[in-house]
Amino acid sequence: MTKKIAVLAGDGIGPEIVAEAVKVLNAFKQDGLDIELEYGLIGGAAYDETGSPLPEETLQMAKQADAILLGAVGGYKWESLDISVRPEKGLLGIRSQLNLFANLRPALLYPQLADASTLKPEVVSGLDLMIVRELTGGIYFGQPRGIRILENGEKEGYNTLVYRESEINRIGRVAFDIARKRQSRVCSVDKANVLECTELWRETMTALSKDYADVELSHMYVDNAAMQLVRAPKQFDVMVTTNMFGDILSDCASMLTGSIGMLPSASLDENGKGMYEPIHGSAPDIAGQNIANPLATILSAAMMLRYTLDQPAFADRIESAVSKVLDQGLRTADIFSAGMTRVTTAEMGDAVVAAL
Ligand SMILES: NC(=O)C1=CN([C@@H]2O[C@H](COP(=O)(O)OP(=O)(O)OC[C@H]3O[C@@H](n4cnc5c(N)ncnc54)[C@H](O)[C@@H]3O)[C@@H](O)[C@H]2O)C=CC1
Ligand SMILES: CC(C)CC(=O)C(=O)O
Ligand SMILES: [Mg+2]
Repeated sequence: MTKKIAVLAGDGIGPEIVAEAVKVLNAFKQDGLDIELEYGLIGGAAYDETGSPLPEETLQMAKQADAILLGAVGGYKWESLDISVRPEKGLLGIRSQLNLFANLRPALLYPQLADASTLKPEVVSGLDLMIVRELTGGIYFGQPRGIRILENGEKEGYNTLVYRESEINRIGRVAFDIARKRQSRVCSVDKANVLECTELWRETMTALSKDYADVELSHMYVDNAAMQLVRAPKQFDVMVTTNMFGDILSDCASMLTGSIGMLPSASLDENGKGMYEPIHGSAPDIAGQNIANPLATILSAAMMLRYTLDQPAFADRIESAVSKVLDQGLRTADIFSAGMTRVTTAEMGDAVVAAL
């Protein structure tokens, strides 16, 4: 049966990088991949057109689709808008409305990019870690929130960090289940020394680990985890953490692999339906220049084929093609080094299609 994919390109470099992932998906149609792409608006592009960063039409399209491919949202143009209608709210909205609570962010070093990593080759070679980030709770969603005027006339900004045991358990299970298919090690990252909410996170992960006696559980405070990621990242197999900590740690981990333009992600609900997007944002500083790295988005399409569309052979072909173009020495600006061939966003996409 034809699988419907909602394509939400968004803002900034979003349309440029999504176009390359779409080229790759369309190339598989001749080999029997039965997909139909539908296009919708999200983020600033949607706000400009409809007054909402997540129009009802887009939400319905996403709900009815089998999977969603997203570029990125946001940009300078919308920075002065009220926060309630900013492009980023469209992204948080779709994640929350579709219950996409499990964000998988693999950080994998392609050996061809060892010289692009910020770390020494011996520290980073063979790096393959999985960050499991809780995506629909935590401080990005907690109530109450806002900016209020105190009695003395001073303004006070406030947000709330909230997690229920059930939310911690369900993301914990995702992490433990993934670890079983890897090296059976989970590091839960929190700030349980000062935040009660993450004290509950730690207690709940520890209790859950009784169901996973074959998986080793360790705990680490987030400040140490950030340091350990850049000191000795290969000590980690699976890291599981809250929405905000996972957001920050995954950007940090991306540079170990050479560039934030290399890291894909899957955001899954309880039934495996998912939205697939690069971990980076809309990169307004390089938008419209045809220089952004499309590989994170192309690799997100591979994750979609593997996790939601149950087409692992096509996913393997994308991942091998990415490796092949790197073997050929093709590099976008962010991963360029001496002796390599510099290519544009579109040239990189074309090269991946040719290598499929
Ligand atoms: N998932 C999403 O849609 C996200 C949206 N954002 C939004 O994106 C906008 C820009 O945010 P920033 O903090 O600048 O983060 P960013 O991730 O967009 O960019 C950070 C830096 O990385 C570079 N970069 C990002 N992706 C790249 C790629 N594919 N190829 C080459 N270089 C790349 C950018 O040029 C920039 O120098 C903001 O409006 C922010 O809210 C930020 C993160 C995620
Ligand atoms: C709107 C932000 C929470 C997006 C982001 O930075 C991310 O999901 O990585
Ligand atoms: Mg982020």
